[in-house]
Amino acid sequence: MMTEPILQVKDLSLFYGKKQSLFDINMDFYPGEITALIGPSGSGKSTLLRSINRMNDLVPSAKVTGKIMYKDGDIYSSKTDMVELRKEIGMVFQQPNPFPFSIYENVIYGLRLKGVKDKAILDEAVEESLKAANIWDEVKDKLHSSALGLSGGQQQRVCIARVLAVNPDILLLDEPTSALDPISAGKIETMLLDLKERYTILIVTHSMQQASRISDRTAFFLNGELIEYDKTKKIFLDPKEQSTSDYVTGKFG
Ligand SMILES: Nc1ncnc2c1ncn2[C@@H]1O[C@H](COP(=O)(O)OP(=O)(O)OP(=O)(O)O)[C@@H](O)[C@H]1O
Repeated sequence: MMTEPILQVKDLSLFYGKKQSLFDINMDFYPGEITALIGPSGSGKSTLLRSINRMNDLVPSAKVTGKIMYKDGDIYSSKTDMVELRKEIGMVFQQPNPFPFSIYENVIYGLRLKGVKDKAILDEAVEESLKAANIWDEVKDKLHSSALGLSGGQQQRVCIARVLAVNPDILLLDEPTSALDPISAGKIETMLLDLKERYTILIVTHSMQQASRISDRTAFFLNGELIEYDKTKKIFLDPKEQSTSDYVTGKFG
């Protein structure tokens, strides 16, 4: 049986003022898979990612045409509950952005916003989310210390735990390891591979090694167009387009 896509981008174009940054993108994303978005700087990868949880709404000049179907509805419909959407579609950025609170308070931030007060529920969410983010053992004895005292790699995993604590369906990761050392990056890659059964994961990366190590599908973008989107093996070993081949083999970037 074919798996149904969880998210469908249909004829999506995006303009920042007069400048068009995405051209008629069509893509399906599947549950239980990691999709890597690759392409040179300025090709539109982050713009697409930020369209999926409507982060671009924060840019006054941004205008979107087309649809993003999720759970039988268009994310761009006026009926979309933005708080709910951003809970179901969580986002992690390049620079870790913990709040200046304890590790514990960072992880339960979203649950507090939802009004959860029961300490047993909060304690359990903290332990589960930090375990899922592959950082529990490193922080379990200092949950009430400031998250700002952690290393960059640890902060990033706490930020991922913060997203996981509200139980999203989809994780959007915008170059989550590019500011980290290779060991920290490796821990995040291991974590993503462990998480993918339960989530749909989209990751923007400049690392071809990372895309080929962890993703099931890869999408190659150039100048705001989706040039090729296929199983990762196909993109790296036998791409259809010459520009894909040139990019993945490092001829330009
Ligand atoms: N807030 C914005 N206002 C105006 N133009 C923008 C804005 N954000 C992005 N752009 C433009 O949209 C195009 C696509 O940018 P985007 O950041 O999506 O590319 P990218 O592939 O993610 O690049 P990088 O790998 O450098 O992050 C670029 O030309 C960029 O200058």
